[in-house]
Amino acid sequence: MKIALVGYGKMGKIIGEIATKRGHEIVAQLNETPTLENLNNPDVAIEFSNPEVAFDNIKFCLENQIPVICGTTGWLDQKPEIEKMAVENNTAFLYGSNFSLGVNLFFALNEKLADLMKNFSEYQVQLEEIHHTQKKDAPSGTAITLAEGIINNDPRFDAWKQEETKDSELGIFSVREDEVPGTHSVFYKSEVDEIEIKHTAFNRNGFAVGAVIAAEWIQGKRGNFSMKDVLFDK
Ligand SMILES: NC(=O)C1=CN([C@@H]2O[C@H](COP(=O)(O)OP(=O)(O)OC[C@H]3O[C@@H](n4cnc5c(N)ncnc54)[C@H](OP(=O)(O)O)[C@@H]3O)[C@@H](O)[C@H]2O)C=CC1
Ligand SMILES: O=C(O)C1=N[C@H](C(=O)O)C[C@H](O)C1
Repeated sequence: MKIALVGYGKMGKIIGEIATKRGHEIVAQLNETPTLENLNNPDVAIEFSNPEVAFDNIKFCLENQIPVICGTTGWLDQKPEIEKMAVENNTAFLYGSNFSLGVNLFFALNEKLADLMKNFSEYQVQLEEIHHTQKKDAPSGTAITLAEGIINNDPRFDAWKQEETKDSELGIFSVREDEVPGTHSVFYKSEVDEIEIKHTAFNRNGFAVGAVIAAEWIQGKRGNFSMKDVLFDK
């Protein structure tokens, strides 16, 4: 498979190494706006750039019928527009706030726990995410997915908010520390005890492997997808 890496920073470089080891050809390594010339006719584009440029990069690829795997976080208010473009252009789009297998299992666990806890109002729920100091967006995309998993399963909540919260809002606390690749926790705290579920990434390899597996999976597909489709819909 011919892969264009749109965004060749910390993630793009690791994805390139893993894709090459799995027998794929890297035809572009871009830290600039994609064009037909610099994309070099790929089968798929893997987009890990930054929140300011992701929308335009994805739009260009989809308009040229290049399927896109996107891991860039912090631009999601524009996702419905992108999903419409994927359908209109008869191509494929897959967004994952986190591509690691461990976090996708953690998402499923979080949803089941939220469903279990919904009738126990003595427990206050909070989320925390810890990332490296170079991260541009807060809260993390993964924390937003976790919050959505709770909101969809516990009728006490209708929105998430950073830090201070009102009753029906779920609080997300963001911490920035040195070189932390990504740590996410969900806390249920009562007067007498606390339940905590936590995922800790030791490095970025899990994210990168998941993105390459998603790129392999999306070949020949049309429409909009998520990692749930890749990992759990056999
Ligand atoms: N979904 C997931 O599993 C994961 C998602 N992420 C997300 O992926 C994104 C990238 O993370 P990371 O690799 O750590 O960030 P980096 O800052 O290391 O890399 C981003 C790269 O994008 C480049 N860039 C700048 N402008 C453009 C443009 N117009 N088109 C293409 N590339 C451009 C930057 O180049 P330059 O430095 O020259 O500006 C930089 O090399 C973030 O949003 C992060 O949150 C990260 C890890 C996992
Ligand atoms: O910026 C990062 O590094 C990461 N971003 C993603 C996010 O915002 O959730 C995924 C991972 O936690 C690393």
